[in-house]
Amino acid sequence: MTTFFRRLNLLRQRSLLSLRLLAWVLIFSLAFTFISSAIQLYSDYRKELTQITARMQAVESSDSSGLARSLWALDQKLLQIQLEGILSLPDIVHLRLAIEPSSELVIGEIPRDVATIVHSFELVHVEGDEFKLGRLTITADLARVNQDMKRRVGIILATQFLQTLFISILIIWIFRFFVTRHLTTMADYAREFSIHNLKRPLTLNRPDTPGRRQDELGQVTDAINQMRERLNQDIARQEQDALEIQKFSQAIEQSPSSVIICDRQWHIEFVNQKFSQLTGHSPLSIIGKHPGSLGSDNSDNREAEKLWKSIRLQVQRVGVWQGEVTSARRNGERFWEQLIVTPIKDAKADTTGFLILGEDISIRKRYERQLLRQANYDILTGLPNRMLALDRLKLALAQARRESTEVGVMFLDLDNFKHVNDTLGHDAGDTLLIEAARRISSCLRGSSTVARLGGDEFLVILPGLQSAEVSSQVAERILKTFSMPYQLNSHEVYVTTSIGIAAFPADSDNSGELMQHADAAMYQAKRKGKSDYVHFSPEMSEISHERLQLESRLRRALQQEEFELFYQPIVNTSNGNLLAAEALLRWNNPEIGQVMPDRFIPLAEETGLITAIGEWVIQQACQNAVTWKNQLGRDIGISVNVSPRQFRAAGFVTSVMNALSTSGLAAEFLELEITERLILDNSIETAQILQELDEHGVRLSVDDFGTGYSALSFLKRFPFDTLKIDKSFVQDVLKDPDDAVLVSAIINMAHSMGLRLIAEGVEEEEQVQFLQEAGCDCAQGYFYSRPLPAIEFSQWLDSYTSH
Ligand SMILES: Nc1nc2c(ncn2[C@@H]2O[C@@H]3COP(=O)(O)O[C@H]4[C@@H](O)[C@H](n5cnc6c(=O)[nH]c(N)nc65)O[C@@H]4COP(=O)(O)O[C@H]3[C@H]2O)c(=O)[nH]1
Repeated sequence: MTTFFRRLNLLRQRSLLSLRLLAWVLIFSLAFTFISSAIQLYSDYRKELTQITARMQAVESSDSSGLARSLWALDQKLLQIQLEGILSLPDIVHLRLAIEPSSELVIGEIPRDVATIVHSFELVHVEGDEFKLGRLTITADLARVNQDMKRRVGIILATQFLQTLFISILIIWIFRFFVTRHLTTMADYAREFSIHNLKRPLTLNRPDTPGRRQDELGQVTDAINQMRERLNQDIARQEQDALEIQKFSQAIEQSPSSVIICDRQWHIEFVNQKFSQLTGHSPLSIIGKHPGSLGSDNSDNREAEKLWKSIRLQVQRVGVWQGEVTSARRNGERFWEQLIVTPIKDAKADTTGFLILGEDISIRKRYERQLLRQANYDILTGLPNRMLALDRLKLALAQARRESTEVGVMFLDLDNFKHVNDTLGHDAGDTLLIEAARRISSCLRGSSTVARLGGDEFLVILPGLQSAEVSSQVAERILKTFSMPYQLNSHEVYVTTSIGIAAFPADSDNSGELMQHADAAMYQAKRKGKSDYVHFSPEMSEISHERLQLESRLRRALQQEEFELFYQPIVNTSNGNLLAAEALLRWNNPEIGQVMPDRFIPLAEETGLITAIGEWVIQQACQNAVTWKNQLGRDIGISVNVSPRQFRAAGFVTSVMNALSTSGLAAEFLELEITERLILDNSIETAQILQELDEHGVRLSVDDFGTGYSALSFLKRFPFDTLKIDKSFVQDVLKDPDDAVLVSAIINMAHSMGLRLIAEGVEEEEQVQFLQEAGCDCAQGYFYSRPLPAIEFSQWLDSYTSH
């Protein structure tokens, strides 16, 4: 029962429209029926009344003359009959005959509470004259008419009600079948409609015909489905937009640049992670603040205000502001930042906010400052470099011209710097340069400038001098400070300097020329025997010019194939058998003739040309070794000198390996001669290169042993195969007993370390005998052969091996 009522209630709720409709249809139908029935009934009623009235008028016209005659004749009986005849007419219930002069005859009864119609007329007898005999009043009652009317009303009401009810139910059923049930479906669909079931379209439970598609329900269904489609599209677009927004927001969040987004009033709305990392400000603590107020204390508030005012103006006018500013972190630390400020515009190009992108450029700024410093100052000594020195010299000259004073320009070069650098290593070389710079500076007064021009060259500018004498005094003071020993790597080393002096205006009024002159004078000082100073004189230009010429010729020498290798044999001391040959470089210049290595190798080292030249030497030597192998029918080793700069140049090991593979010479027949000085720098880099060469099977020898500071035990750390005793010891072994003892000791110790020994500069047979007795393995020197060009060496090989 409960279920039934629930269902009924549901039905009532769901059929609310139908019920209301039914009620309204009923009300309207009934009202209409009633009104139309009432009109009809009223019209019938009027018709009935008219009929009654007509009947009474018919009585008047048909019976009035008969009644008048009966009255004239005083025929009461007939009168009675006539009246009863009238009374028998339908609806006539009462007759009243008033007879002249005062009698009355009444027939019938007037019913109470019933509506009546009364009709009366005169009874006149005409016989010549008119005699008025009486008046008949006829009363008809409306009871029958009313009764009839009531019955008809009942019938009409009943039939109309039933008819209306039936039609209403029919209409409602039709309405429900064709409309409301579909509306219910739509309502259910709309109720269940959500973004999760947007895929299901609305379908009505009716045949899908073109006609139906165009009716109102079809149009509403279509509209709902279109709406669903649009929603689907909007949601898809929204999802896409959301994805993109997410992507953009992630990109901003993870951007390597700091990002600030401000509203139109420049109040911070958003900052990304990078900003927080960079400044230490948490997003919450700065939202709503002005970007210019972050981290600026009272002192720089005004500055920040000024800056942000100009940023605002420029962004308004130009649309972007870009610049480098110093910003402050939360802890007050300042840093350099590159800012780009742009407005954020909406689709209508109205500014909705501002975007501030920042990048920490502190490192770049530091680097720029460093570059600026490097551009003007020497990093090692902190002294002005060549560029700044030249500027200062020009200023000093300008000042001297104005004040008619003199300027002294001094060129200084450390006499044995290269040797110290090679023997004690770069670190010691650097310490020496720093100390030398300090010593030179200590000899000068405030207005003077000391600059490092590069390497071990220094320039001193003495402005505002009254006489050239002052330059000499300063030079003497400098030489004196250089007479003190330097403490380098626990070695006490004496390093002197050579000074060249040029003066303005006596020697030149041009800064470049003055420097050249001072340079030339310095070379002269070196020639004089070092640790001295020399004033420039015009003939010195020549010498300096020559050096420059030599350098420019050397630069072209390799390309013009002016180099040639000479070879000197290395033989077994005990049996005189040929073991190897040492390649010695010669430079045959068409203008200046043959140049010996001692003259051009240092220059090639200085200029860096040694790398390319040395590479050529190794290639050439390897190729010749292969030629001799073919000539002799057995392998012959080849020794090649390697200078320190060449050895340390990038790719040296590769170039050696290339020379071997190109020529086809086995690595064990190539021996690289490295000066003892090179390994004394004790650098990891040198050790690594030696190790690599050894791993490739290349033999390594220490050249000129005894000229450096190394102890034999020091060599243990390196993979050397051979030790070459310098010719200065060998040449004196017969004359100087100390040298003889030293050479014997070197031989013994080297043997105990597993090293092979070669004595250089052997010129006499006695020396050979000494070396044989001392147990020296090999010897090399004029005694066997002078260094020979390749062809002659080949001939020498033939003659030497045949006897
Ligand atoms: N007094 C005397 N001298 C003798 C005797 N036997 C050989 N010599 C000379 O002693 C030098 C030996 O070469 P070094 O000590 O490696 O000394 C070489 C070497 O350090 C360097 N050098 C030569 N060729 C090259 C090269 O291709 N590369 C490099 N980096 N340096 C080279 O130039 C230096 C001088 O070479 P050179 O003038 O050819 O001089 C050679 C040679 O001619 C002798 O019995 N008595």
